[in-house]
Amino acid sequence: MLSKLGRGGLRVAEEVRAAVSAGGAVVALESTIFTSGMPRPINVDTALEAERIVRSRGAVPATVGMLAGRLVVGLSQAEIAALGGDDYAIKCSTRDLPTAMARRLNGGTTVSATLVAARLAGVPVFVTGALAEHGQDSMDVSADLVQLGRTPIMTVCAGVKAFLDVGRTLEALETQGVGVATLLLGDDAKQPGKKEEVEFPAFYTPSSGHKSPCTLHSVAECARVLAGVRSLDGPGFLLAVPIAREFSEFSSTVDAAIRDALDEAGRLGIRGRAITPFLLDRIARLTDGASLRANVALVKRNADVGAQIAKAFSELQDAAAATGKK
Ligand SMILES: O=c1[nH]cc([C@@H]2O[C@H](COP(=O)(O)O)[C@@H](O)[C@H]2O)c(=O)[nH]1
Repeated sequence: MLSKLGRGGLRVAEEVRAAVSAGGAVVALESTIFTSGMPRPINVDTALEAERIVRSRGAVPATVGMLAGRLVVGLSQAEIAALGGDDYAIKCSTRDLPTAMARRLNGGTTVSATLVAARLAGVPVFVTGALAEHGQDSMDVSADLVQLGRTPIMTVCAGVKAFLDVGRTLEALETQGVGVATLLLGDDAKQPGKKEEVEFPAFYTPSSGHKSPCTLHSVAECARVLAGVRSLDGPGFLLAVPIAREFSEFSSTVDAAIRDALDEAGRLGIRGRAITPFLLDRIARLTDGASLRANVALVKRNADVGAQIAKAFSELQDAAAATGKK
């Protein structure tokens, strides 16, 4: 696998390489979220904190990014800090990988580009904030959705950003063969009748008006699903972890800010790769920073859940190997 990118194209940190080959718990993390999704210095603080949370669960973090044209799986803390402070770092989606390599650029990798890298390095779990989506009346279908269909990895996120069309996004994922589920943990899992009624979350809010195709109720169940994803070696799986209940007041008031930000983007003609960073920034201003606090909290929560799944998956593989030897 690794040789596909040639000697110079990919760098996998030694710790990550060793954990992957030992079947240990490893979690990939993206970098666009801290190169263009959050202001400084909270961007780097959040990235480093997510890594710390992954480690606290006994898993190895593998933050992915583009450094001088090399796709790195397992940036060092100093490299995360440098990339998060780099004014010239590009937003690197799958399509940008070859040109960024040829031009030896630095970049934050999006969900789609991080999935490409995680697959090359053999990492089975990937954590992000929220997924990009499908446009309402345009062909603006994020590469995130297509790459999920090509990569047998479990992506843990807080659902789909509520900026565009959640329903079309779910349809596009179905077309790509991507399994989609919402994970209910703790008090949420215990609610009577919840099983049938669970909505797919939409980033800042636990509900989107669209029913979740499936509901999972424990980390162990997620690990068993991941085992199926890996053995089929086909499309990936999207696991949504709803934003924590402590943000429910914010969740119920954020819609107006999203609408205003979208209107402003429309008036200013902002499109393509610039739109997500623009909207995140505008919504944070319109909510006096509440959306940023929510974003930071959900990234940390996703890192925590993703690390637990990676750990449970690794233990499942060990148990299967031990049974196979008997
Ligand atoms: O809350 C966030 N969601 C998503 C992103 C990033 O935006 C990318 C999608 O960009 P676009 O909408 O241009 O496809 C995602 O892959 C992810 O890296 C982000 O920074 N912050």
